[in-house]
Amino acid sequence: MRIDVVSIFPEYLAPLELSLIGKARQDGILDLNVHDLREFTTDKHRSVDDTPYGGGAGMVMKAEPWAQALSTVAAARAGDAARKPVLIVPSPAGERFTQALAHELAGEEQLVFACGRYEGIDERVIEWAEEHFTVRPMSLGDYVLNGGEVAVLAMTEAIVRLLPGVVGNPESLVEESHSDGLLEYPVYTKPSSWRDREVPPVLLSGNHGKIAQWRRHQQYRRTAQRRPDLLAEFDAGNLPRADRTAL
Ligand SMILES: N#Cc1c(-c2ccc3ccn(Cc4ccncc4)c3c2)n[nH]c1N
Repeated sequence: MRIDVVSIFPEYLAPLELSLIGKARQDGILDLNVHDLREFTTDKHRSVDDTPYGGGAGMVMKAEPWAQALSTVAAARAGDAARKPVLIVPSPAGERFTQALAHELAGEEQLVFACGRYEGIDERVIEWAEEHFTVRPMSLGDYVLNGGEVAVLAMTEAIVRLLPGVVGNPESLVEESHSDGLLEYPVYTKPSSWRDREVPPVLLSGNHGKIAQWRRHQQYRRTAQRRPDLLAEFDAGNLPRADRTAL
């Protein structure tokens, strides 16, 4: 997978050189390229923003530097030239980024992230970009950040960890939160007794059927307590009757 990120703060993306994402880059699984938007300005002040038409507080990111930057990235296309790369524009007004979207995007050959700042990017950039990209305004969540970089860090990690060869044991991707519509079950490790708190005995029983049943019940119980909204989508018919009545 090739990922290109355009930002006025390229150093914000430095954490993508670390840990599993950094190793994916070293292993050739991920080709990550970070571009400084100011490299695509032409004035001596390297201007990337200006005052908003119609008035209002703050500044808006100018269109031309973005068009120059995104045209450069589009020219460095990875994979099938017939398939437009996906341009993800982090925005508080975007579609909600979810685990399902992470899986969908992990199937793409190239992703481009446009990290806005200030009050956002001139809307004409989004319209223009449709010629070269499949444009996806996307939100990390229902709260306000100062720019797109934090969202890109989170989205990149969520997507890249799903690529084959990135996490050591692909099995670990199967039972984590949101992978099956429920939150994950609680986990424990040695010692079995810690500050007078014991590991649930079923986990020490060696009875894999009982352990699986207990874990499923814990997933459902946690989801009902912490994220009832997810249960609205989850097919309760997947849960054995015994677990439902025991909630
Ligand atoms: N993804 C995501 C986001 C953002 C976000 C993303 C990109 C930009 C660029 C500029 N800003 C600042 C701003 C702009 C307009 N309204 C309010 C704040 C951003 C915020 N905020 N909250 C999220 N979940």
